[in-house]
Amino acid sequence: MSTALKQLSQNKCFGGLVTKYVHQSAVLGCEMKFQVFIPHQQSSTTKFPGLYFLSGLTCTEDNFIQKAGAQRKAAQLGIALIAPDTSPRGLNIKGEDDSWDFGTGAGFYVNATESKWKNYQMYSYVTQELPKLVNENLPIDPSRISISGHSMGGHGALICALKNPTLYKSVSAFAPISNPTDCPWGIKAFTGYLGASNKHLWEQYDASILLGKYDGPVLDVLVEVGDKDQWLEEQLKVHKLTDKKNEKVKLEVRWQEGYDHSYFFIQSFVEDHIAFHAKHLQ
Ligand SMILES: N[C@@H](CCC(=O)N[C@@H](CSC=O)C(=O)NCC(=O)O)C(=O)O
Repeated sequence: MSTALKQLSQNKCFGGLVTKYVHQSAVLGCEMKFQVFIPHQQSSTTKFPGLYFLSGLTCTEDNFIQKAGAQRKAAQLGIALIAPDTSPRGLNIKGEDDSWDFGTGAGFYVNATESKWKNYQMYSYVTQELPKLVNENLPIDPSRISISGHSMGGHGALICALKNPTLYKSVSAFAPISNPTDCPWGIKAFTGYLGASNKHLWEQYDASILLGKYDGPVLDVLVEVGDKDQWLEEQLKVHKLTDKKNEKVKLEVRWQEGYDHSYFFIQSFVEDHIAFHAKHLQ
């Protein structure tokens, strides 16, 4: 392992290892932490397929790895998990900690163009800088990568896959923000990071718009939503995905009766998502 990565903690889990790392991000201009689960390695040359998981508003690198319960199935199916943080931190930008849905913990997986937020380059971080670092230092096969996420991170996972047709083998999302150009969370974030008037750029980060235009190899997309999700109508607008028809996108939306937006919902279905990605990664 290069000196670029510093290990902060390590715990054995289902025969494998959960490790938290910190590194200096050139793209974001600050230190960033991420969590990785590596299943039990039979030999030092074994490389695992990797599933990136992008978390939602207010989350850090810890929420998914500590609360989703994904490691048991990942260990069983031999899949590595990589969970990044959700924004740059500690940059001392005026107002960065003023609200929970913008700034710290709310990077929205876009590359900001507004000068005040120029360090907020989470799209480049999760699609380029972090995978390069992971591939160079950890036993992960760069040719077998998939992506998933929750809420803001569900939006992130969908746009990363739809904008990079050959990078990921499959994509899934829990309760994704599906049409950020037309919901309060998305409008606030895109106005702040991309500028109020730059609607053409906003569209390049909107999953429902990208889904309609996607023209890469056939992409399998699994979306999980609870019908008691408190953010469903105002923020998520999942129907905007199903409204779009594109023969290149095989979209399955599973509606789950009685489930809300929480990690209890994610826990309940995360094993199905790991199995879905395993099918595409083997
Ligand atoms: N602080 C907010 C609630 C924030 C919240 O619900 N965050 C979700 C993601 S929402 C969309 O991106 C989350 O994953 N929280 C972390 C967790 O561990 O549950 C409020 O007060 O309403």
